[in-house]
Amino acid sequence: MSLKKVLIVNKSYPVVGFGVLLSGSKQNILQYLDYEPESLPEIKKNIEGCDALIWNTKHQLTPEILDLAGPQLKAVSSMSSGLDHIRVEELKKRGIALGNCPHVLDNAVADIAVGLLIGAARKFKAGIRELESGQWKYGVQWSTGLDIAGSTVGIIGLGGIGQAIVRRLKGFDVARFLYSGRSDKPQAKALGAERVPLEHLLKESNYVVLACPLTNETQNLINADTLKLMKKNSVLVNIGRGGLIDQNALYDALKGNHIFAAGLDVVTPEPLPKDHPLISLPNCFILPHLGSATIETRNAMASIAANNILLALEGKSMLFPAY
Ligand SMILES: O=CC(=O)O
Repeated sequence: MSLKKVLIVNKSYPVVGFGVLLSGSKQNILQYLDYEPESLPEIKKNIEGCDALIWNTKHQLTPEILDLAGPQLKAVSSMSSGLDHIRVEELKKRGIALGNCPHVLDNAVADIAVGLLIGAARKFKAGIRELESGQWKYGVQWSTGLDIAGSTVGIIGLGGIGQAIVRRLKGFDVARFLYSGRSDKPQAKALGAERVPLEHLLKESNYVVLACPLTNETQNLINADTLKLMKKNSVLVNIGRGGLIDQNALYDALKGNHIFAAGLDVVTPEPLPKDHPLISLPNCFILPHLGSATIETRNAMASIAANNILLALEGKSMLFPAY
C-alpha cells in the first residue's frame, strides 16, 4: 500500500482504533485533531491531501470540505451509527466509500433509553433537585410517578436499538409493544411488537420512544400537532437525534403538563447551553448524549471505524458500508 494520510477528527480517539489503523500498514500517516466546537477552521486547514477521514464531529461533512480535501479522498467512516452529519448523497456521487458503526452500540444505547424512561416516569430530576436543595418532603403523594408494568410502549424505529429496548422492557411486565416505521420488521413477531401507523402509536402509548435516524422525513416528527395526540400521562423518550423533536413545542407540552415528562439523551444543539429553557423544567430529564458512552462500546466503534478505513484503502468493501 502506498503512503496514505488518514485524518482522525475525534476527541480522545480510543487507542484500539490507532492500533487497528497501524496494523493495516506501517505506512499510514495519521493526523489527529481534537473534536471541539471551534475546530472547524483547523479541520479545514489540515484536510488537504487526505486519503481518508474518520469523521466524528458535529460539523457537517459538506461539498466545500470535500473540495478542500481534494480528489484523492477515497474513504470516510463515521464513528457513529447515525450519518446525519454527513452528506451521504454527495459522497456517493463523488465515488467516496462511506461507512458507519451500527449494531455494536445497540445494547449500550438501549440501556440509556430504559434509564431515561424510568428516570422520567419516576421523577428522578425533580426528586434530585429537591434532595439537593433540602426540600425532600415526606408524604404519600410526594414525588409519585408512573408505572411501567401494564403500560403500552410505542417504539418509533424498530431497528437494532429499538429491538434491544423491547428486549429489556419485556422484564418490566409491559402489556403491549407497538412500533412504527418505514417497513415491517421480521423480528417484531418474536418480540411481540405490533406495527401500527404513527398516529395510532402516539394515541395509544404510555411511553413513546424515538429510536429512529434523523432524516428529511423524520425532522421534527414530534411537534405541536403530534404532541397533541399523546396521552396526558405519557412519557416521551429520545435516544435518536435532537432534530426529531421540535423543542419549542416540547417545552410548551411539558410546561403545560400536556404530557407527563420527557427523557432525552439527544438535544439541539449539543452541548445544550446551561440556560436552555428545557433544562429549567423539572419534568424534562436530560442526559448529555451518553448513549454509546461505555468503554467497551466506544472501543468497538473506534475499531470498526478504523477497519472501515483500512479495508476501503485496500480497495475492499467496508465492514459497514453506507451504500
Ligand atoms: O449517537 C450516536 C450514534 O449515532 O452513534
